[in-house]
Amino acid sequence: MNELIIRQPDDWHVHLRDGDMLAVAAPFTARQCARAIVMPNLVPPVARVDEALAYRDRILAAVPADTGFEPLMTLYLTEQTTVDELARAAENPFIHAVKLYPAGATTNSDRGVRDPLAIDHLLAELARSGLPLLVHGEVVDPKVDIFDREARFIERVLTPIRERFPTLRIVMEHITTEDAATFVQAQDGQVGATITAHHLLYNRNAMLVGGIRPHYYCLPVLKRERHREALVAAATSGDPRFFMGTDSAPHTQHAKESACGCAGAFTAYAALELYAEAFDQVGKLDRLEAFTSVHGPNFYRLPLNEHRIRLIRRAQPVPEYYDVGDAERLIPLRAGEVLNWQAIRL
Ligand SMILES: NC(=O)N[C@@H](CC(=O)O)C(=O)O
Ligand SMILES: [Zn+2]
Ligand SMILES: [Zn+2]
Repeated sequence: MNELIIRQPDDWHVHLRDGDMLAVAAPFTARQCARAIVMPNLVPPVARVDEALAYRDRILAAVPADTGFEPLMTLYLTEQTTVDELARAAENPFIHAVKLYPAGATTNSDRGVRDPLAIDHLLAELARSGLPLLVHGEVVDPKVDIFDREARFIERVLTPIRERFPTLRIVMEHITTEDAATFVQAQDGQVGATITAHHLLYNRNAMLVGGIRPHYYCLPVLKRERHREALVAAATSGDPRFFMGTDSAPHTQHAKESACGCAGAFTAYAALELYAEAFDQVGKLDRLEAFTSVHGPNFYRLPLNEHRIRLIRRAQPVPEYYDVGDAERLIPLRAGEVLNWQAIRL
């Protein structure tokens, strides 16, 4: 297959940032995606409804108006979050989910929750309202190896939360292991999961063989090949619990190429091209549209998009960088290499 036309996708997990970076990153997402679940891990975090609405306005001002792009806002759960605020969020048409970051688990998570098993009053409110809980699913216990943090989170945190709140709707974000794929497959329709393009395309060798490659460093960290294969099998299976979420997470070149580099890969410039490549590698392009454009809206109870995108098998070079403001650069994943597909909005 050298060409296909699919419904326009949505990105169910993206970091658009703020300020100069927002101006660079948001138009890429808006060009390909009709909607996106926008992560709230700004500094300070987007923790209240009024903050989310103000951020939404900044996003709309940063994207070309003719894209019709719709940012779907989320709130960052902190230890100060109140039940009342979550009830207000559930009633607000612009807020679509609440994000749980275990404190210290990832970029800008220090205002997150230290003990996710100690916020039952908040989870009970989400279960009541039906507002989905999105989770960064890694434990932060220093004794747990970084490659095992997702698997331990499922046992120690997610399983007890599921038992306590069986009607709570949960999205396990950016899953990276066979353990997570198997867990999600065993749940009912209350649980979904996003999978990034980079976790479908790469294992940890891409980050560590022949030199340390900081642009492949993200959290949860890339795993061994067995896990990548399990993610590809889940994404291409047609199972409605799995959907597209790029976790495109732009940082400046300085922040990435450093003695202590930030976690996050910038993929939004070619999200669909990268997913198409991953599905094509296993001969499953016929399953791409369901994953990118159908399962997510169904989980979030939103209508399917009506615009279409044409994907053509055509080599295109990836820029070395994008300018951010006057003095900084953003290095895309695969900078200076080639994409095998091209996406054109119809
Ligand atoms: N995925 C990442 O490696 N980084 C994300 C945070 C996150 O999604 O965990 C970021 O905000 O940079
Ligand atoms: Zn995360
Ligand atoms: Zn993320």
